[in-house]
Amino acid sequence: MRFQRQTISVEEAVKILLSDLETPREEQVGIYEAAGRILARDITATCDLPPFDRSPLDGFAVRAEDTAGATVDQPVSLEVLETIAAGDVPAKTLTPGTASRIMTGAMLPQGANAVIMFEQTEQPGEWSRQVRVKRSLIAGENLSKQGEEVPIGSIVAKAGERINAGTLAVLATFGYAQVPVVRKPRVGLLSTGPELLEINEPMKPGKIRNSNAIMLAALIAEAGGIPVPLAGLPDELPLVKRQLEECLQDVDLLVTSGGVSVGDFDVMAYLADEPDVTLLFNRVAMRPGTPTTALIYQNKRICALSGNPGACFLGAHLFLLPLVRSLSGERHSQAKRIQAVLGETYDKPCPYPRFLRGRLTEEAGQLIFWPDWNHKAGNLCTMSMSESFGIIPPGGRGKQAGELIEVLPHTMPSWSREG
Ligand SMILES: Nc1nc2c(c(=O)[nH]1)N[C@H]1C(S)=C(S)[C@@H](COP(=O)(O)OP(=O)(O)OC[C@H]3O[C@@H](n4cnc5c(N)ncnc54)[C@H](O)[C@@H]3O)O[C@H]1N2
Ligand code: MOO
Ligand SMILES: [Mg+2]
Repeated sequence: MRFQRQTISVEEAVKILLSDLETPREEQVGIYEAAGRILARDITATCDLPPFDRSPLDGFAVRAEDTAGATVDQPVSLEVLETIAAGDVPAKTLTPGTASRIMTGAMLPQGANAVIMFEQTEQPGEWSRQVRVKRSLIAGENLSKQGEEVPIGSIVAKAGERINAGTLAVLATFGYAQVPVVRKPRVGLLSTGPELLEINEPMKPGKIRNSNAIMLAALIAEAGGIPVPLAGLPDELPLVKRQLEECLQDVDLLVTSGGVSVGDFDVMAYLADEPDVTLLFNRVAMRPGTPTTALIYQNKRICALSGNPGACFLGAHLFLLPLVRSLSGERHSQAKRIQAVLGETYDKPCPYPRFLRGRLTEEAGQLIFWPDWNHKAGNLCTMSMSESFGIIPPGGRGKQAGELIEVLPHTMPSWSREG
């Protein structure tokens, strides 16, 4: 199977990888630790919102019928019963001819059915018990009614949503000091290849430093997983299997980089031939990263990405991150493709869709995709500038500048901010 591989599309590969996943487990965290986590359950309103009829203005709570005929020239005089601050419970019930001074957010007194703002009234003196209303009101004017925003029992946030600042405000409003979230998946991280040096090691002939591991760890954490760095794999298959068995016990999913092609030491490719390993796929119609592989071993998924840094980066976005997001309980795990105009011609033919790293700009309402100057699979320095993948369709002669292409944004575009 190492040499005879069946090629499947990116879409098919993602579907296979994400099918029949275990239901994510739930845990409770304090609300101050909940930002960015995924809600494990629907959240319901534990009270009406607003919880009581209240004033949206600083002014006077009145009975609308008492203000009939009031104008600037002929104001209606009402007796002021009390002052109600936000947080107070009103002591007096309005009777005909009376009003209460009321502040924004304060509970409406019994008998009131409208509020008039200070600017539309006058008081003969600062401490006067009289107010002159200069406009007539209709019943219900300027009131926030109990439950008008959300009645008790309504669903206010859904399972599978990522908790953002707005969600936290909702949770706080309804008293959720503890929040039910999905347990973060632990993602084991393994690099293959005896050429790899640690980041702090000096360069040696024939060797390179491991750049994929830290890049993958950052992406895993961003997608809501816990990266668990593991020791590199040995060369011999029985030893590899024994090490994997140990590693897999402690993680929900394993990602490896390198060793998926047809080289003599491409150990992940050999693994696919083992009888107790289920091969999900080992050749995807895409460039870079054609030999990207996925396996199931010991009931756990192994996402075996290509070692080439660019292919590893792309494979992580296309396969690993949707998997991590799904295991994190996120409902929408895949990035959405959008359309943009290609900024400069790319005319290299390719039998498979080619994913170019690059950026989107916006000019006069039109999105334009600009490929990075260097996006070969083995090149890594322009990865830091990549915010989107522009997809050049297979066959033909690539695409000319000005033609529409599909784009897969993966990072907040820098043009969306100014200053
Ligand atoms: N005869 C063929 N050879 C190759 C084919 C092919 O179809 N036939 N495919 C090529 C393609 S396409 C790719 S992509 C690579 C895939 O290689 P592997 O996934 O097996 O990865 P390695 O061989 O381990 O390494 C490839 C490359 O990347 C460097 N590397 C590996 N790990 C890291 C790391 N953690 N950090 C930074 N760089 C890393 C490694 O040194 C190699 O240069 O196979 C082609 N060959
Ligand atoms: O599939 Mo490979 O195109 O060199 O990354
Ligand atoms: Mg290889």
